[in-house]
Amino acid sequence: MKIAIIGAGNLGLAIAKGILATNGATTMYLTKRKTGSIEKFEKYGNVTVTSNNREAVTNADILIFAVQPNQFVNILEEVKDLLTDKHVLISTITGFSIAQIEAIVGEDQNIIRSMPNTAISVGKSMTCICANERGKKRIELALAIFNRMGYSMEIPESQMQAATVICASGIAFWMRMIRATTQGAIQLGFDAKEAQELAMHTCNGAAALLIESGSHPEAEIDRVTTPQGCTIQGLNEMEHQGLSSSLIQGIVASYDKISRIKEGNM
Ligand SMILES: NC(=O)C1=CN([C@@H]2O[C@H](COP(=O)(O)OP(=O)(O)OC[C@H]3O[C@@H](n4cnc5c(N)ncnc54)[C@H](OP(=O)(O)O)[C@@H]3O)[C@@H](O)[C@H]2O)C=CC1
Ligand SMILES: O=C(O)[C@@H]1CCC=N1
Repeated sequence: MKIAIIGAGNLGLAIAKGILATNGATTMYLTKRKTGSIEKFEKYGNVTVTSNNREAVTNADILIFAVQPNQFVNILEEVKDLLTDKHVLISTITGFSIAQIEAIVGEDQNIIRSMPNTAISVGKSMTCICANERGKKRIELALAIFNRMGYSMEIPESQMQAATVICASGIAFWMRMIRATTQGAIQLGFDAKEAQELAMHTCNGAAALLIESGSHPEAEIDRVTTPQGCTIQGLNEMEHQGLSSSLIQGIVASYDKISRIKEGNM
């Protein structure tokens, strides 16, 4: 596959690393205006780093756009005359609808919206995807690309905003929980490095238990909570302090913020 990543910033580079680690591209173009920080990627023989978006679009089939929302319109205007049926446009731009993309490049383009997260760089992204009418015949291709770098799911476009919060912002939410657990472990006597190892591997194990067993979180909690034991004591105290409630409220606040950004009412 010939892939161009237009906007090789935080997310674009995470995607590039994930694709390179799985040998997912025959050639790859990485673009940004100031290329100095990413020139090292040319050490991979099949990668070209450039600030020329038109060159990247001409030489690639799969175009992954990972720029900030306010940069996206100008870039689509800059390259739209180069687009052909070979191109699949994959937008990761938060809050930018398929209809808005079609309004610039036309409905006759293969357009896919995708919401990965930065764990894509280590092959562990939860990525949600939807497509326009024309792009639906390419959705299997997009799912295959993102399945190489984690787990992907096709969803209706109406759920993309919620998926942004749960999957993309979710990385930050889970990081903070791992960090808080680490701080607790330090207070209980572990040094900082050991404490983080305990926290992150326990988190990894909890997720793997659910993924591999298919069980419900409360069923797994029941297996850990000895009657009158320390786990239920700690868990109930966390709930008295509002653990579940604060997480749910944070998720809804994040969702509402995207709505305000979309309305231009920051
Ligand atoms: N970060 C995340 O975890 C996630 C982000 N997203 C979405 O992905 C998008 C990118 O986010 P993020 O990676 O954090 O943002 P960054 O600001 O890190 O990356 C954007 C990149 O675009 C480049 N850029 C700007 N203008 C152009 C241009 N004209 N041509 C080519 N490249 C350009 C910038 O480099 P330069 O200034 O040198 O041109 C920069 O490296 C956003 O829309 C965000 O909502 C979605 C899911 C997760
Ligand atoms: O924080 C943000 O707005 C972007 C979208 C999801 C992740 N980063």
